Amino acid sequence: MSGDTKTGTGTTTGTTAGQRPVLEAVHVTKHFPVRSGLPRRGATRKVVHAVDDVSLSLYAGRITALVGESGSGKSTLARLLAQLYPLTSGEVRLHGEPVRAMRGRAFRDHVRKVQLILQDPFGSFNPVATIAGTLKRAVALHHPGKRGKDQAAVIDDLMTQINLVPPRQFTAKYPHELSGGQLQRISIARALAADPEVFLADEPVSSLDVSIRLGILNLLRRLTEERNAAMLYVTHDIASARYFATDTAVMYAGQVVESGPSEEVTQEAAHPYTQLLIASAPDPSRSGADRVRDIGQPPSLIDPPAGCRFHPRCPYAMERCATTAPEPFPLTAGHTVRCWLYADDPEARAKRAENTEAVARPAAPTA
Ligand SMILES: Nc1ncnc2c1ncn2[C@@H]1O[C@H](COP(=O)(O)OP(=O)(O)OP(=O)(O)O)[C@@H](O)[C@H]1O
Repeated sequence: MSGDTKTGTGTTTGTTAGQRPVLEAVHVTKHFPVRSGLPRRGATRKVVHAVDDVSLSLYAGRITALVGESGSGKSTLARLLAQLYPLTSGEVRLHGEPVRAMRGRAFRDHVRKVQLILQDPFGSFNPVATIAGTLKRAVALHHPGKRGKDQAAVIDDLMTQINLVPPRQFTAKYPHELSGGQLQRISIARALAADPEVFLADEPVSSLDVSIRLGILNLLRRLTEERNAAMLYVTHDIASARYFATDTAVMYAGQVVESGPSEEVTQEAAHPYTQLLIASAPDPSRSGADRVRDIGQPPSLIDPPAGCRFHPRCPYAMERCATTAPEPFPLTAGHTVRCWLYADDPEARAKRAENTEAVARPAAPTA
């Protein structure tokens, strides 16, 4: 999540230096109109600020986790990257070229290269079609020259890649005859039929049994590496981001508040919101971050707070946090944070020391 292009918090990292992003969101904003009652003459139409001025880059062979609470705008950003919604402002770029088409050949080309994998595999299959029927449609769409035996060979190959063998044992079935994990593997196979350059995986394991999540994540990682594809991994679970993703971006109330190498973002979280997410994640090995207090709820995205959107919940908020949105502060190569604690002045330094002390303090022993 970095490189020559600005990221959500914007900077350059050594690991992607010189590498061009495959897919980028550049200052992307999406506001949804709020439909309530009859429009009144002269009234300004309200909007949901789902995504506000977010920049994010995805690189070949790298997995980028997009982490945040429910409603923070993660799925909307994934859908904007997939061109499923028109942008309010900003730009989506594929290999540096702006993508504008929402229909026609350019749109089909984008959809082929950028494949979305959704949370609920049951909802994304036609219940009255066999798996073979569903995969045939995908193969016919993306490999129109393949018919008969050649088409069947492509389907067998896709099933082998997702480790559902022997293929015919699964392809003859209907969606309801398969488990959630098997169906999620088949939705990955359907995405693979397009031979994509980017996977946008929106909570790909959160609807699945905990015992099978790791297998699906490992499959996604292997496919990303083998194909040198880029992947966006949308999740609530910051612990899985550390395990699974090279880079992590943390979203709060429609904005990216911290981004960088996953190891740093999760082990040396700088933003009080990231620290809060880590403190709320179940992890028996963690100690210090448990000291971060949660003092509220996410704000309304119809009327988001001025300044830093996290300030009403932040135990370290200063006066400026309520009035002025922080710019990105670079911490290390590729690790940046949008938080006034990282300004270079006495008040910010004192508050930062308070935060560092709270995070480092060992957790109270549990009875
Ligand atoms: N089509 C839409 N029309 C109006 N508002 C929408 C639409 N899609 C999303 N929103 C609103 O935009 C905000 C961000 O939603 P989004 O689904 O992107 O968040 P999220 O972080 O993915 O949440 P979750 O993890 O629960 O899926 C929410 O307030 C949501 O209600």
